[in-house]
Amino acid sequence: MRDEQALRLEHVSKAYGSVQALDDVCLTIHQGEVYGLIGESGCGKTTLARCVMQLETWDEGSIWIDGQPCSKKPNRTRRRELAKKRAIVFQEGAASLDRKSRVREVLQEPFRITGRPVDEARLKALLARCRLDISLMERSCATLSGGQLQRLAIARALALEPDLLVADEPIASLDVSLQAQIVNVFKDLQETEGFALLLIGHDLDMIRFVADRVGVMYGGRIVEQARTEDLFGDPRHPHTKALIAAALHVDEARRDDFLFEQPIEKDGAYEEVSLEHVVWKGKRS
Ligand SMILES: Nc1ncnc2c1ncn2[C@@H]1O[C@H](COP(=O)(O)OP(=O)(O)OP(=O)(O)O)[C@@H](O)[C@H]1O
Repeated sequence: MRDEQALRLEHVSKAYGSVQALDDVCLTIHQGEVYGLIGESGCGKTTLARCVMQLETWDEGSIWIDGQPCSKKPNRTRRRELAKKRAIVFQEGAASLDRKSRVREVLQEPFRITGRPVDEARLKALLARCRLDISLMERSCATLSGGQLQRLAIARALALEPDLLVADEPIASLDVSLQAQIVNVFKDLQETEGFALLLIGHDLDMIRFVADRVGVMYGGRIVEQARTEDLFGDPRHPHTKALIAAALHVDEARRDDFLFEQPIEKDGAYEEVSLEHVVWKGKRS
């Protein structure tokens, strides 16, 4: 039976030398829920995604996928089992595809890795759902555009009908014209397939459009989380306000509306944070 929690992190910490990339992170994503994770560059979002995918070990705390505990060092059998339950799409999804492969081979790969028989009907349906023409099935990846490759990366991730999809900045590397297309593909697929989605992004418009709940990371911690409409409508934490302010491109006169009603607490001390500290990679001029 499926656990009602697709993903649970309890007090997860991870350091790279003196850098505390994750600091006591607690997070639950329910089945079928879209959880948006936002935060400035370097706050730990990708590290969190990599720990959830067990591409990285963590120092302390526990992670559960679909109610089952994840070991920090899973054996091969366990990796295979978990590969059926969760999948990831990276920012450079296109870069993770072998350009010499045919589209069919890319889509079959997850079946090969997990030892499942290939579901041809699923492959065709996925291509269509990702708005890729069925005629592309026999084409070499080298002949596809960036947007088509990113949609193929999404199709590959969903080939095994995972319960949990982690998408780490899935639109950041694309032209603005393609970003909306890909976001719509995500939203359609999530609504019809019902997988839980951990969606990491700098683009607050995308997160606001797709996510049910949003978490804000700062310095390796989740400093605020709330339902999407509440977080954007009534942000509480100064850092959330700073992020939203940066996204709104507020002018000097309006910055006071958003920032520094209270200083941010970190390591027991209070720290001033200004808009200049917010690195906004997804900014569109
Ligand atoms: N392999 C690594 N070795 C050393 N430090 C690392 C490593 N990976 C990440 N870090 C550091 O850990 C912190 C968190 O990095 P992470 O990539 O998780 O942030 P992020 O929020 O995903 O950033 P971005 O939005 O720029 O992708 C950063 O200070 C980063 O420099």
